[in-house]
Amino acid sequence: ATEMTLNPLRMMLNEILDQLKAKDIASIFAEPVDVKEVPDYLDVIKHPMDFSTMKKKLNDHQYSNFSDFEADFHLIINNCLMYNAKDTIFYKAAQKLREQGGAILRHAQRRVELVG
Ligand SMILES: CCOC(=O)c1ccc2c(c1)NC(=O)[C@@H](C)N2
Repeated sequence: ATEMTLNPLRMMLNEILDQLKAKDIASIFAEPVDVKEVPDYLDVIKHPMDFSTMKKKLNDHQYSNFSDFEADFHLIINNCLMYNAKDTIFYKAAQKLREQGGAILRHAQRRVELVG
């Protein structure tokens, strides 16, 4: 498949992205927030991010290291915590994804270091 590449970092980041996406069971982080549904979203959130955009960046070789990849994951979380009120399903889902994703990224960081 085209997914298999000679670049071990890109292979690993693809695996990690799949693990993170699997935690988003409601798929609320899967695609860009629909501005037709949420008209003021871009007034509040200056740097939208979602998993499909991360996948595109990954395949376009836009992540040259682990921390750039990790920064976009935290952007997804922080945008959601900023835009949504604390008592919303969205806010709570972001807190949960931050915990679950944090564990995945901590384990991955060590593996990426091994790849060198
Ligand atoms: C069909 C209506 O969809 C939404 O209103 C909506 C859909 C997805 C969303 C979102 C809103 N807000 C967010 O902050 C991110 C996490 N995801």
